[in-house]
Amino acid sequence: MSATTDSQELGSTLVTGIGELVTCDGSTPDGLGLRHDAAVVVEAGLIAWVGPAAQAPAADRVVDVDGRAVLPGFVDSHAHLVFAGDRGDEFAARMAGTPYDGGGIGVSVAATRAASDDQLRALVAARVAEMRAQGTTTVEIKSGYGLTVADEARALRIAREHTPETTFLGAHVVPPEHAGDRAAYLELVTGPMLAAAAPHAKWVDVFCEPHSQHAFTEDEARSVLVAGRQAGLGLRVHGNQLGHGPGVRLAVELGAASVDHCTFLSAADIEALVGASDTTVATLLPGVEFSTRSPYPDAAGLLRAGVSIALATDCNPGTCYSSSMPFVIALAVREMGLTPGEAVLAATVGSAKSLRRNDIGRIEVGARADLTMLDAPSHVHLSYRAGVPIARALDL
Ligand SMILES: N=CN[C@@H](CCC(=O)O)C(=O)O
Ligand SMILES: [Zn+2]
Repeated sequence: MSATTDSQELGSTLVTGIGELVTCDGSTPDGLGLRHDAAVVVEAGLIAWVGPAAQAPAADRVVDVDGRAVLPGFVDSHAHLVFAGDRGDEFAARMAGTPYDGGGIGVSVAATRAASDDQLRALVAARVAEMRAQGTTTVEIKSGYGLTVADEARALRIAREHTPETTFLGAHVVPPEHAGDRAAYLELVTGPMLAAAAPHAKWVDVFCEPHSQHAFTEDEARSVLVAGRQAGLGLRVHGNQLGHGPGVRLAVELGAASVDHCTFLSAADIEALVGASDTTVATLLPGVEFSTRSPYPDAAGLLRAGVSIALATDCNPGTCYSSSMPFVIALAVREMGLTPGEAVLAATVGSAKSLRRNDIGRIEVGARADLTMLDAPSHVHLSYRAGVPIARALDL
């Protein structure tokens, strides 16, 4: 979703006048690698130089950001953007006390199947643009509202137009036409649907949730993940969202790159995540707790224990129709105990780790030139000025 094509024709660009450069390069004990009065040179879509503005080399073009803060573009590592229809009524009912159980996913599946390719393509493009306008430069996009061979492949083809981080989520829920025969649906998902999806996907994901009759049990989820791995896909898991359950355990057992939600964690889950911190990231989605009125997980406690964490939006029509990483960062600070700096790290380098990427989420020589600028002097303002649109991706 980066806009670097034009810049590659422009030669080098010097971004200077940076009041606070948040490199997230690990060069300071807090990991933030803050630099003041800094400059960055960008060339051919990559970061070519980072240092004090006074020592910056000459470049073909100069962009002076006038004392603003510059960060790595946000990495939104969990989003369901390929859908049609609206579930505002479901949200309103939830705020009046109706609990979330995943049943509304079927409403989005019906609307998505009914949409034309052009309609779906336009909806996804608008959501990606909305993200970029709020500072996100990499997004992971899942299928999961098609749930037929053709509709899942279509969703992934459209997602691929925006990102290499595409995820096959045929095991989102059992669709209505298979309600009486879960085994047949699982055969479809792990057979022909996976075969049609795999050429367009980097990842496979599953909604492993014993507290929803629509989602998948531990054994069912394992069969989906193992089949995905055999097809060459990396593993991601929706786990521990609606209550305690096997999602985290399964993700760690199979070496998944990420287990997402982690709203309800036992001591054993945390221990497993600590042991797997090089491999499996706990991706926290506080917009979901906000939109489902659920308890927030203790992100600060997870960090202290030694768990690798990430933050993402989970932008979707059911549990969080927000595309805003700044909103997520503000929630993580206010409700989950992270410092403003820890939240920025989780939304950049932490999310990049959950996608097994080291070329994004940090500002250092050789990384992608994905920069986000704040209309503010410091990253603290992302949570301090919650709800104010201060972040935007830089078009260099
Ligand atoms: N939990 C499963 N999937 C989505 C919600 C999908 C929906 O309700 O449409 C999530 O991550 O929360
Ligand atoms: Zn999700």
